[in-house]
Amino acid sequence: MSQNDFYQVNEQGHLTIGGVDALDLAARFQTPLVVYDVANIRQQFQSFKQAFSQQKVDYAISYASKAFASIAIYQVIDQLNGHLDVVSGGELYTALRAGFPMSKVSFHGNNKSKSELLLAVQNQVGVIILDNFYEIKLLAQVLEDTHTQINVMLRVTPGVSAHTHKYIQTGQEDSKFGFDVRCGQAEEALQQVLANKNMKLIGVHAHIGSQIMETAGFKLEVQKLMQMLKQWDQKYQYQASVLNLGGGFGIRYTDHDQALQPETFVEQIVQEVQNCVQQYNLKLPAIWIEPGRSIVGTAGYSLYTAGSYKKVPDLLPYIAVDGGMGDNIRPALYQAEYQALLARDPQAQPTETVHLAGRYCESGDILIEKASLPESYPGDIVAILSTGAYGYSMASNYNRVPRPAVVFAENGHAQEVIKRETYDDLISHDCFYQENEE
Ligand SMILES: Cc1ncc(COP(=O)(O)O)c(C=O)c1O
Ligand SMILES: N[C@@H](CCCC[NH3+])C(=O)O
Repeated sequence: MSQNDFYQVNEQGHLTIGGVDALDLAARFQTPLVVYDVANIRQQFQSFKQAFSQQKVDYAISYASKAFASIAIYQVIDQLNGHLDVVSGGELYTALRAGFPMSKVSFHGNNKSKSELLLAVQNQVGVIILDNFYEIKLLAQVLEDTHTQINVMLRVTPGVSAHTHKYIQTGQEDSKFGFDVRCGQAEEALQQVLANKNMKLIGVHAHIGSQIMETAGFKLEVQKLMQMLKQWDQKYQYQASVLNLGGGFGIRYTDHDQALQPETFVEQIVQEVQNCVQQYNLKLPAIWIEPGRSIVGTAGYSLYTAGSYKKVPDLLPYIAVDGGMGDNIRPALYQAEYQALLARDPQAQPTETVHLAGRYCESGDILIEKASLPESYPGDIVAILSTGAYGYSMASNYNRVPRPAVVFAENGHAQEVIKRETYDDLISHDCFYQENEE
């Protein structure tokens, strides 16, 4: 087997994923298909872990499961002794059904409902990350009604703008998430939580954005949070046990991306926290991070079958595949860029530039504009790399197209972990309309 650092190839020259030939995967499970190389997931997670262990600090790595949520991935994260970040009753329920230890679950969200909070409280999740004043009231009510106590953190917006697409920036002041620090809302939230005997404030949280390719934003985030904590120490004698810095660590989607290693992010973040702790004379908190994309992104591959080919003189041809924006909305939503190859010969030299189009009734459903591909034919299996994060998890049934199956491949074995939807699944929640006759 030969490999470059982006994908692996077997003796037949075919793409392999987790040691399984991608052509066999496509034949066995049909396309469109999402395949994860599970060893890659484990390796990414371990890299973060090792980096923290080397720094000799107390830490937790909480997988942000919005990137890809399923029972199987929750099992893998549990095997790796990870924590889990969930953002909805649905993700929380999936974690429960996966048998994930609730004490390691962080519950996020900018508009958690009372019933979601109740589910979290009844199952004693590790921490609820409070996002707004309305939620403080709701949770206070739930805790009072159930005579329960729970750990909380405050999510704050420290006023840091990450250099990334504006739809995936979150740490700036003008954001729907969290308590603003500068205008005093974070401090007001602190007072409310400290006054509530049922809430145990274990620390603070911030998340500055996603797909971040440099460390400067994280360092600034640390500085701003630690300045805030210094004031809270002086004014309220409050010291945080946990500093949760969120996720956002960028990955490589194409050969043009220069992604930093997990070690680099971790080293620089820990260093900055240690500097601030010394400067402000605070105790060193445990450092938590919430990587999502960087755990599952590069491990994921989307396999499609090429179909129609359209060529107008003087314009680039369109090659359409059997999936598209329904299983990967990111190109349409964020102009996200990806790289494609032919599974039968990933190393073949590209000979043409084409638009790789999806099958959905939307002109914007182009998976890759100006993709460089070798000559291809209908029936060829096209693989798009690095689709493991925010692909399947953001999938829809637009045009009533069933969502693809998801397969985990590891050590030469492949196993379906989410079944392909059927047409019957699609109509399973439909009801016939009973017209009322006056
Ligand atoms: C609070 C929070 N934590 C973690 C993440 C995960 O981000 P990423 O997948 O970029 O690591 C997100 C999403 O951006 C988030 O909103
Ligand atoms: N869905 C986004 C990331 C959102 C992160 C959630 N806070 C993406 O695909 O890049």
